[in-house]
Amino acid sequence: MTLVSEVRLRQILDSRGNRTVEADVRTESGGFGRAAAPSGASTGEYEAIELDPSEAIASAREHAVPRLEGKVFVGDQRDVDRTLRAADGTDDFSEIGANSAVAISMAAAKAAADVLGAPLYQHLGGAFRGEESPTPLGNVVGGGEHAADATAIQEFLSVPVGAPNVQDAVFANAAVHREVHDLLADRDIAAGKGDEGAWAPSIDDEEAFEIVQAATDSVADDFGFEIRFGLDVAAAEMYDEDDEEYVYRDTTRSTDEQIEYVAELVDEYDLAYVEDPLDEDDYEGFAELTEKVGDRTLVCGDDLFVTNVKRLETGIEQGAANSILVKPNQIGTLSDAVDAVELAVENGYQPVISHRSGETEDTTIAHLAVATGAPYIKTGAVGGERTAKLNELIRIEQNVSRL
Ligand SMILES: C=C(OP(=O)(O)O)C(=O)O
Ligand SMILES: [Mg+2]
Repeated sequence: MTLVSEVRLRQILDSRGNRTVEADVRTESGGFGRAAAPSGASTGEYEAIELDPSEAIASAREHAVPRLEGKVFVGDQRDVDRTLRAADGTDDFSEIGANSAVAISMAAAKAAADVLGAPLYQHLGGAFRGEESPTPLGNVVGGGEHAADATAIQEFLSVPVGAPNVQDAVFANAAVHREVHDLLADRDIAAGKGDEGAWAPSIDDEEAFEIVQAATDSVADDFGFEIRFGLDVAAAEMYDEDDEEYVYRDTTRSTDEQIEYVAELVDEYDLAYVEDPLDEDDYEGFAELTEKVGDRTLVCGDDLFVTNVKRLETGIEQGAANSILVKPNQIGTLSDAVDAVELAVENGYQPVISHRSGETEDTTIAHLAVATGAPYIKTGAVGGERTAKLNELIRIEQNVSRL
């Protein structure tokens, strides 16, 4: 094993044009890893804290870097991450910033993989990982916090459940994205793109359902395998706490009505996946919906769980959801993210590894998904910062199958 010899931090741009933290980690034996923090727009209230990048960098340089350089073995990821937590000294990384923490954590993992001469997924997951690729969930239409004047539901996601391999799945999602554009054009609906590259037309959710259904059906016919679709409702963003109702474009729904509405959508559109259908504090509502439809769709907690094992434990006790979204920057380190995946799997919850709406070219989550054997990854359908991860999955698949 080799010690961390140097940690360098800098500000770079993310896909929204905002500044974010990038970390370089070098080892005494000459290993090198580089990683950058992503950033959310529809962030959960209970996420680890992202600081202004310049503050995060200054604080990490003062508190974390001296504890790592010359002191921690780079291949001991748990020790790297424990050291980051100890240097921070808070529960939510509010001292050094989850953006500094996650960039260093991921860069250290890459440096360790470099030292080993192994791909990152193998360093993180072990010699026997790589046979299974995750199914990509591709965002094709969206609004909410990711685009102004578009759908109320944040994400309509293509789910190529029948794809024989990850390459066909990735190509199918891109084809659905293209088909959605053509169907919008047929209706004379102009559409720009939201933060994740999904089309962001000024239409109501009902019309979006029609279009996405038609697009997935048509591409499924062309590709010859089943493509379903799913949603990230991001309901915490539409929940009005004072009036205790969910606010859509032209209507509002009480919690009971919201549960009924989402359950009806699951059956009407045979949805494969529903993320954050209820507010981030509503474990009970999640449990009720899971009871109703959890046998036929994934009910996934993103803002509900925020990749936090304590919140996931509460969910497991109450039967809330049957799936968890895993975003390393929501919790701050790779070790914490892997803990969340393992607890989920032990309890029959399906982990979905995920990007953020603000991304970089970093591909760590593609490797994390393969390393943990996660059945799904959510990382967009098009756009350079999204295809960076999707293309990496294609390369990993080819590497493993020696095509
Ligand atoms: C990826 C998402 O968006 P953000 O990064 O804005 O939280 C999400 O809500 O799942
Ligand atoms: Mg979400």
